[in-house]
Amino acid sequence: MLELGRELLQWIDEHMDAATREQLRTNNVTRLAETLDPTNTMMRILRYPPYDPELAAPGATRASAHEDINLITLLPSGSARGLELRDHRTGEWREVPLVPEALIINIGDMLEQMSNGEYRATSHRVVVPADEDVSSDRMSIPTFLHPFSSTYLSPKYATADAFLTERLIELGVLTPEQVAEKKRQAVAAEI
Ligand SMILES: O=C(O)CCC(=O)C(=O)O
Ligand SMILES: [Fe+2]
Repeated sequence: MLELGRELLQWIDEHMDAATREQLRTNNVTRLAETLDPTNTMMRILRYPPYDPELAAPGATRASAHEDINLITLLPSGSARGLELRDHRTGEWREVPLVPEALIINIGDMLEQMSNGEYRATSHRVVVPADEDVSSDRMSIPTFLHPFSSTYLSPKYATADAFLTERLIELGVLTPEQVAEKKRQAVAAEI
């Protein structure tokens, strides 16, 4: 997955808007693929449990609408239908066809930042399709490719870490107090 991720990032790099690439170069990003950090990158094994048919109806949400907070996500087809993407031109939700052994590539927020909006982050969600039984489960195994924490993203975000921290506070995963405490500890460790 890492090798494939590197190749895709290299491809994106080669086809990126020239001015954006230049901006990345002047901020020490010589190649997009070189920003890929294997220790920050994670593969997740997800199981969406069956719903109780008394409590949920077809159409029920399994993962609400979001964008991934990373460069790109490599998402092999799940074990069942249900993944949907939002068409950013019309706002419409579209089902991703379930093709066995296919690989879906989602663009994440960090690539949107690094490409100056040329690559838009993919809004996606997981539902129980309207014509399917809620009492079956669903598995999927995404790999989230992340850059090194110190990677420059954009004029607004000097580092990937600054961007991630802001998103995690927004999501309520971290409090501003926890972030301040982490910074204090990092400074103390340097002394
Ligand atoms: O289960 C899926 O197909 C998508 C999972 C997902 O979007 C995520 O974990 O961020
Ligand atoms: Fe996602």
